[in-house]
Amino acid sequence: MNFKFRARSNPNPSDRENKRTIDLENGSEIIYFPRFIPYDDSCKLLHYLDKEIPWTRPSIHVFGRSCIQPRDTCYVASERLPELRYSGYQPHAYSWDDYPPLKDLLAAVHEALPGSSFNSLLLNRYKSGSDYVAWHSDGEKLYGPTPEIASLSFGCDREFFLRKKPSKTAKVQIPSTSCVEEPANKRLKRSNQVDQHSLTLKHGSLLVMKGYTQRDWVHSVPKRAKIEAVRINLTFRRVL
Ligand SMILES: O=C(O)CCC(=O)C(=O)O
Ligand SMILES: [Fe+2]
Repeated sequence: MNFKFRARSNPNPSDRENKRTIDLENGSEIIYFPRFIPYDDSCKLLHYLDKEIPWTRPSIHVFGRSCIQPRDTCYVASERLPELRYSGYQPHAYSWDDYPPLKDLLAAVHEALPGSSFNSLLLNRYKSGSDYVAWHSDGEKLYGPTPEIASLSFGCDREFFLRKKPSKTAKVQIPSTSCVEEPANKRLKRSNQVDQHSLTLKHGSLLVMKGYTQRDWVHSVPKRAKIEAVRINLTFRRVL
């Protein structure tokens, strides 16, 4: 694809500053920039990513069961990093050089988050509201104890839920990435207000999870029966 466009973050300072910080306490925090990438650039990126990324829908294993991951995925990483493996699946690592707009996005995210230095990117494509990501945390050892994860969204709005992990004594196991759909709404209603948060992730938005968010919280993007449109999400991570 002849793609001359250069991805860039929003040049309008008031849009960049219009961010929301949620202190999840005990060293966990999320930051949400609703208009991180300008609207027209976000539309071009959505089209580019939809057409050019080599999407796959792999089989994964959770609690001894094999199932098809309920969304498309792709992985891009710098050379010679330890390999990512989750739920029994080891994705092939594509090169940043093959996808110049992803390099531009990486630079834009680095500029917005001083001190960050991401070297890998997990991409997700939700073809419609039947695709989802179940409750999980991204606490793989190769990201270290306090990974910063920067998540860009393009396409239709989807809800993002966060829920505090049960205390260790509760002995409830939550997989790193699950294919078992849980009734996210019901779970949220039962738990304490401060132990749950929800955000609508918008076209061109950036969400950052920091500190102990992966250790102490789980997150999900639940199914939405009425949604027919595509959403693409990019999560930048640092493999140590
Ligand atoms: O699609 C999203 O917003 C979340 C994706 C996610 O949690 C992940 O890739 O680990
Ligand atoms: Fe995640």
